[in-house]
Amino acid sequence: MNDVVVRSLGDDEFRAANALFYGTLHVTPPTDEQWERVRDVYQPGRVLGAFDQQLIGTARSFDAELVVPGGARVPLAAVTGVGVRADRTRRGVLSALMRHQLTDFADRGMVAASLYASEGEIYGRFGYGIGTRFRDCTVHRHRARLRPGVPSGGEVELVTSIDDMRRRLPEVYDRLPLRPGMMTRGAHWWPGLFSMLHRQGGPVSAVVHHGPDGPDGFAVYTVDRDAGTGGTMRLLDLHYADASAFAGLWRFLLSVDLIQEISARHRGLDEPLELLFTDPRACETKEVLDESWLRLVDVESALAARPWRGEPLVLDVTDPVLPRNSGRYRVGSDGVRRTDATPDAQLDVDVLSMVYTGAWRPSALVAAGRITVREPTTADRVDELVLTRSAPWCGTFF
Ligand SMILES: CC(=O)SCCNC(=O)CCNC(=O)[C@H](O)C(C)(C)COP(=O)(O)OP(=O)(O)OC[C@H]1O[C@@H](n2cnc3c(N)ncnc32)[C@H](O)[C@@H]1OP(=O)(O)O
Repeated sequence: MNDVVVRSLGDDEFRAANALFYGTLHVTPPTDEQWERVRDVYQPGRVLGAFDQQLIGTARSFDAELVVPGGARVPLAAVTGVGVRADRTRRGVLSALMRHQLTDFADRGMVAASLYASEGEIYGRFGYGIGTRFRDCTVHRHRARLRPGVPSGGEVELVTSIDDMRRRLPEVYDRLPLRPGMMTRGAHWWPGLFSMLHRQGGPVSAVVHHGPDGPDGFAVYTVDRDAGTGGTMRLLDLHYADASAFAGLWRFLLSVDLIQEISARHRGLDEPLELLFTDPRACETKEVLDESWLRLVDVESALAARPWRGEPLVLDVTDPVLPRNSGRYRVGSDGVRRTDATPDAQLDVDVLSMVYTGAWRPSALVAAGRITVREPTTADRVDELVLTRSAPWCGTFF
């Protein structure tokens, strides 16, 4: 693609990039009023445009931190707003944007990048692998009786104005202990949520949960009313510090009148929702899907940021887009370093991301032909190496 130029856009070009992106999603772009609410999601210096005679493609990112297994936080570039005009697709425009963006991330010292993919075939070629997965479930409210022994939780406080949510929810989120796979939410993320809440067209409610040490969880929901059978509560966001806040929030949600079922989307795979109920089938899993796609931008720093278990192994990593990552890494409980030793396992950088978070067992990736091992027994050793306590979950859509 010799005739396409990729460059960083100025603030006065953000709206055109936004309109182009919405067009690629077949969505009406924001009105002037809506744009005022959402413009701050565009972080200056992080918006790319691809041009031939005019703007034909865009991709943006914003800065955050990713929590990795073990609890450390690493610099994360959260990628979104990716689109190429329908009359310019399949000519390498996205590829040019991705190469430019990843090189920029590496130059700026980002350790990882992540995104939510519109389709599953797009991003693997650029080194992104499925880093977290979610499930969508429906809770049948009248069957969902809490078991004796479920924590009683604390007090809940209803917040019904979006302006109040704007003040309260970021404060609560910042207090929560984040689990592996989660990310921080900064000034370039929250406006996207509140803009979406404004666009709901009906009432939006939030509840803040108060535990012994203050606010320790929140939930945001809307209700689709159906006068005949009772409405459907749509849970848009729910985060909590501990089991008591989790149970307290669900105790409240189940107590709301005129609701038949609660649709809880994008929840972590090992969140023990059905275990709260006398009838575990009161919680019905509808779908399990890829959530965030992770890209290790600085492989050595990423590997060093999380703990590993057991005997060291040598991983031979291939990264065609950021070749400085390609090479062999000795990884074990005693640390991480580059090496020339014979590799125990060979894998591409997208597969390394899938293993890194604990979202996938390496032996499953060996079985699928995505990891090549020196000996059959190595697969079990790689499983032991990456073992994590919980399934990673992002829980922050962008
Ligand atoms: C993080 C986010 O923002 S997710 C939102 C992504 N945006 C959208 O889904 C909006 C609609 N789609 C689009 O705008 C475009 O089709 C894009 C951005 C997905 C792809 O842009 P393009 O410029 O067509 O991609 P490009 O030509 O660089 O393709 C690179 C390779 O990926 C493949 N590819 C690109 N898009 C797709 C797709 N949707 N499905 C399957 N393969 C794809 C191409 O065939 C090509 O393969 P090749 O290297 O083997 O020839």
